Amino acid sequence: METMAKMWGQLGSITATVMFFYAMFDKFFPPPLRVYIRTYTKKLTSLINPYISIKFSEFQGERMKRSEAYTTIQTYLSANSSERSSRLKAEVVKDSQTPLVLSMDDNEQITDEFQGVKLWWCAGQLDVKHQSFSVYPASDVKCFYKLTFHRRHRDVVTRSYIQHVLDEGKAIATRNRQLKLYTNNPSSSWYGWKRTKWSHVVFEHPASFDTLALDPKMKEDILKDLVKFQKGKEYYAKVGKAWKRGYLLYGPPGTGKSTMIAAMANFLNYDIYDLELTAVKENAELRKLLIETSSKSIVVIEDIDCSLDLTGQRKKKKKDKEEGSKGAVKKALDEDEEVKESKVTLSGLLNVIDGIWSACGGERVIVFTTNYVDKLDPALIRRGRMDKHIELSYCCYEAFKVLAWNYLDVESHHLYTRIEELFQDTQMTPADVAENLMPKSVEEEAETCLERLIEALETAKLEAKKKAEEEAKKKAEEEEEEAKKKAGEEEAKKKANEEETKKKAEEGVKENGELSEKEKENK
Ligand SMILES: Nc1ncnc2c1ncn2[C@@H]1O[C@H](COP(=O)(O)OP(=O)(O)OP(=O)(O)O)[C@@H](O)[C@H]1O
Ligand SMILES: [Mg+2]
Repeated sequence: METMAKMWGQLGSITATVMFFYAMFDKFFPPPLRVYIRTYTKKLTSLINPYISIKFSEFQGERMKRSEAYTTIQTYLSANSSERSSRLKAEVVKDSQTPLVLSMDDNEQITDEFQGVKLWWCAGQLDVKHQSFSVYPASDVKCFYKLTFHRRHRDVVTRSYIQHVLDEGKAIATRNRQLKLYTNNPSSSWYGWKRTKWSHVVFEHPASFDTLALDPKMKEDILKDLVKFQKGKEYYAKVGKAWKRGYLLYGPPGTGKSTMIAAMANFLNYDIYDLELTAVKENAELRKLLIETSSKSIVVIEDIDCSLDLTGQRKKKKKDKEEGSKGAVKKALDEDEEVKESKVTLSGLLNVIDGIWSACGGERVIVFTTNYVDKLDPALIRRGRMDKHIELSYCCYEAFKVLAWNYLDVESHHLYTRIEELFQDTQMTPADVAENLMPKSVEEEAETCLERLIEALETAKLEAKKKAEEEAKKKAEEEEEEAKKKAGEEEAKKKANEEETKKKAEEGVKENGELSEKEKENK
């Protein structure tokens, strides 16, 4: 079959030569006759050649833009050809996990199969001579891929196969790409030569759901939710909902909110857009920033309570400023000035979220984090905006076991029983547990680290007990004070009442005396 395809390929080249020959004859034949000859030549060759070819060129359009289809096909063929092809070429591909990507060499051919249909891909090059000057520099060599198949499979190829190649190619590119962490630039640097709203670095956080210390049930629930979202394109389309999902992560500092965002990005293979709201001057800027985020991304707003004037945090800053030293005052003043400049409002943020949710392409996750969930405006975190609320709290025994495995490679130990007991009534954040478990030198044994943790847990337990006792004592004192105050008030009230009654009684006696005097006079 391959030989046949080659044969027909050669026949195609002969046909091209014949066509060229006829073109030369353009000079000798009058136009009506030329059209007639060309039409019948094409019909004749297609009668003989049962194979159809489709060419995908590397560059397209007047500006010679690199064709997206060509790049996607290249990715698809790279994944499928490196094992099957004997002649390969290596290329450095930007933003790919593997710096060297192997693809089929020029004039090399590979066979592909789809729904029982056999197809041939061939890579080729064309030398192009530029006769005119262009402002868009273009290479003299134009690469292309040629797809050949039997004409009886035309429908399968044009309706399904090409789409399959493009989808697969995109999926492979997504799997292989390097994740990026974006941060928003202040609007003063949006214009001019650089013109970027977001700056990025390669995202290489090692966090994963395996290393995240969480209650196993909770972890499973979150993973299921993420998978459902990622595979939910059809579902979201069916229910008429934009393909977006909002998560609210809340809990005390050091409980793994930021770590979970990194784990989410690695799990979903999404880029992260870390949105610093205090650097955004107004709602319109916020909208522009969010519109520029790509799909397959997580937009993160950390410490949402401190980013907006929702909770009085700004007032706190002002207070700090008043209390601080001279240098600190200047810094706080500057900061305050910046915050004052930001006119992003809650309603603006809500509008942008809802607008962006429904207006631009899907597959976006938005994550808010906060230490104080109670302080947030219910409008901001209602379901539909923040679909899933995840509480990250103090470390439990199950979470400790994950951390011990991560940090010490220990699955079980005789000290675990004591640690389990301590975790039942002691609160310690995973960050503190991790810090205690981390060996302080290369020689330090796992047992020493576990003992350090036990000591820290016991201290924390004692401190918590002491604190609880102090609070109870304080509360009792306050209650006693209150009771005394109440008793004093009641005593004073009672006294006042008694005096009132006495006064009234005296006035009554006096009135009676006056009355009897008058009666006497009348008589
Ligand atoms: N659940 C966890 N699993 C694994 N490591 C954790 C977890 N929680 C905290 N850590 C460790 O503690 C460090 C601090 O955690 P992280 O920054 O995620 O906390 P956070 O909740 O975002 O805190 P903050 O509210 O102050 O931003 C991390 O570098 C990580 O190593
Ligand atoms: Mg954090």
